[in-house]
Amino acid sequence: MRLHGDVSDDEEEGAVMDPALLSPSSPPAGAAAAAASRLVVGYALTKKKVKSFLQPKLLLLARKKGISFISIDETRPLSEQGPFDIILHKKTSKEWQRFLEDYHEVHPEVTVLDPPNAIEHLNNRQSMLEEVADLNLSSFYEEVCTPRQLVIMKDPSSIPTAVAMAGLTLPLVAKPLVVDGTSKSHELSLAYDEASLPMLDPPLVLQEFVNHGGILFKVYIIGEAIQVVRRFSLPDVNTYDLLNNVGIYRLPRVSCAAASADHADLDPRIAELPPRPLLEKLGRELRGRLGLRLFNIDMIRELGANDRYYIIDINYFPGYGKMPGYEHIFTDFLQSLGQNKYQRCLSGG
Ligand SMILES: Nc1ncnc2c1ncn2[C@@H]1O[C@H](COP(=O)(O)OP(=O)(O)OP(=O)(O)O)[C@@H](O)[C@H]1O
Ligand SMILES: O=P(O)(O)O[C@H]1[C@H](O)[C@@H](O)[C@H](OP(=O)(O)O)[C@@H](OP(=O)(O)O)[C@H]1O
Ligand SMILES: [Mg+2]
Ligand SMILES: [Mg+2]
Repeated sequence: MRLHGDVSDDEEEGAVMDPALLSPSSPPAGAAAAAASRLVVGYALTKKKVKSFLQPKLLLLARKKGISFISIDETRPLSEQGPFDIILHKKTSKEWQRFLEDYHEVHPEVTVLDPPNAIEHLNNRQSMLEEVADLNLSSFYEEVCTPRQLVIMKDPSSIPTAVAMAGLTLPLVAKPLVVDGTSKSHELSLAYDEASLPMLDPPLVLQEFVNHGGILFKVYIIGEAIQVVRRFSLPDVNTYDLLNNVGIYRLPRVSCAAASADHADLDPRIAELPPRPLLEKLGRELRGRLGLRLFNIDMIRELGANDRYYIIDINYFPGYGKMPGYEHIFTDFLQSLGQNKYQRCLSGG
């Protein structure tokens, strides 16, 4: 929590915002306490992310709560900017990581959301699910696991043998190994038969397809807050499909925000959300193990095995702009970080 004077908000090029929301504001009369509790959040995000995340409704609420967002200029030393209470970022370059880590060593009082080395874990589809595989969340009631998967680094001609040796069952979802925020890293395909596997383009992860009634649960985590939505997903694959389809099918961006299934008329057994206690335990465990506070989890429930959940994807700083009520949850979260810091300061910790 900063005790310096007013800091103006800033706008990133290309973002669609009401300039009134970004101009310097003077605190309303009698709001001395609020002025003292201003929170300065520096952000280093792609233009696309700025547009989807820093929406006017978020900026308006943030301003009311004394939170300012300032765009970080990555070409200038961080210590010459701000000063910041919190740095929010989603950039994958090694230079940025080093830049931020060096700054944080000198300014440990600044909260970095989140540590670059922890985020790195989610930039690879093998390491992202490792922590889940180690979790022991299965109980008498539910089971939480990950689909069986195999990493192929190179040599597409070796894929059929590797798949057979690993005992993976077709169809397989082929996903680029590295997730770096580019649209290429979201180019997935479905492989129906062994003979077509050499047509795939490593490095990739081959994941067993799990039938789940065509509905996916997107579980958003913001600190301790959890929000879950339903999205349409890939349809189930039956034996007929398997026998009659050959080749590799490029998948469109399934389960994107436009595929919301929250208001769809669904079979209640498929639509039923994962139990809240399970999501809370999962969120808590993953937050701790991954060392992250901002991420989402893609979960599916196996068709015919009502209580077996598969985690198929985890995303760092996902599209929160499409999460209902994100502006309240996110600003509350930022304020709670500020308050914790303020209390630590008061107690000399
Ligand atoms: N193993 C699987 N079994 C069944 N469906 C799957 C599986 N893996 C992925 N899918 C489907 O494909 C979609 C995209 O897969 P995934 O979430 O791994 O890709 P992504 O590009 O990382 O997505 P995001 O936009 O969430 O980052 C999922 O939302 C789900 O609908
Ligand atoms: O909003 P949903 O449908 O959940 O999909 C998100 C993806 O899961 C994220 O991976 C996207 O962020 P990146 O493009 O930075 O990876 C994210 O991009 P965005 O935040 O720019 O909208 C979304 O595409
Ligand atoms: Mg996903
Ligand atoms: Mg993903």
